[in-house]
Amino acid sequence: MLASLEARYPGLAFAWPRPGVLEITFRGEKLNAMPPALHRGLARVWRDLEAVEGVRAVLLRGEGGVFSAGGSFGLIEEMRASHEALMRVFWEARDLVLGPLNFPRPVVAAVEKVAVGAGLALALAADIAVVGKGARLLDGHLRLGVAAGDHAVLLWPLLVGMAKAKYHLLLNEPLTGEEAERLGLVALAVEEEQVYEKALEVATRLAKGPKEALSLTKHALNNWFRTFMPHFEVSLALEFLGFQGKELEEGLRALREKRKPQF
Ligand SMILES: C/C=C/C(=O)SCCNC(=O)CCNC(=O)[C@H](O)C(C)(C)COP(=O)(O)OP(=O)(O)OC[C@H]1O[C@@H](n2cnc3c(N)ncnc32)[C@H](O)[C@@H]1OP(=O)(O)O
Repeated sequence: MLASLEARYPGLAFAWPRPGVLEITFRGEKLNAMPPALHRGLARVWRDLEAVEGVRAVLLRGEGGVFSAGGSFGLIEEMRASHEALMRVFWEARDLVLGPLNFPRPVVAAVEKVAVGAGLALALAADIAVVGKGARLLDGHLRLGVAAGDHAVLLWPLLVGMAKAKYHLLLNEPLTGEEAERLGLVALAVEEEQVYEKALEVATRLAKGPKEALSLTKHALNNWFRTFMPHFEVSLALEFLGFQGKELEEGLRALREKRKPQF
């Protein structure tokens, strides 16, 4: 079963590090940025996981301890090239957040170093994120010249309050893992070299918990997010308008040239 999932989803590897804990390791480009096939896989895999026997918790990690710098430059170029691609990635971006949120078993993310853009969306959509104290967490969209949409407008105000959400999103201000824990954006920040062990410990505890009661508790807690779902989809649409806009051209060029954008 896992081998067929690996064949179906390039860039994803599956393992059972403990009974009941399904580990998904994803491998992308530099800083684990997500090329189109990986972005699609991380959005779609959740439906197939429901058919895998014995999953009691999912542990999600990026290869090499880097979680992810978000959508790859190639993915963004693809979105710029046609409305068809833009719409396809729009639905993927929605499922990248809703997949882990709606998955019936608890999901734990292990973020050692970097979570930006869609990478941060994925980490925050997990039920429990364990991050390195020095990890760099950044929404990142405004630097690119598009609106901070996807997960951020749904999750940040609920997790850290509107004032801090506006400060970090409007100024595109990064957070360390330690700051993110203090603000309540993530559950746990530990030393970088302890992130995986801690995340595995949390996932193992969850896998030993009462399966049905945990699932119902997750469902009930996520009703909070579901209340805000219309905002999420509208914000995602506003973000995606920018992927074919003028400001993105400068944002993308500046990123590639490693300089500050001049908007
Ligand atoms: C639907 C999708 C939505 C989205 O996810 S939109 C958001 C897309 N992601 C971004 O905008 C993030 C872009 N990257 C960054 O802002 C920075 O990077 C970081 C803050 C993540 C890290 O900064 P630093 O430590 O200074 O590293 P570095 O020199 O900028 O990057 C190291 C290497 O990684 C490559 N890289 C970084 N991000 C991406 C990416 N998103 N796609 C492809 N490659 C990427 C660079 O080019 C470079 O490569 P080389 O070593 O060859 O110079």
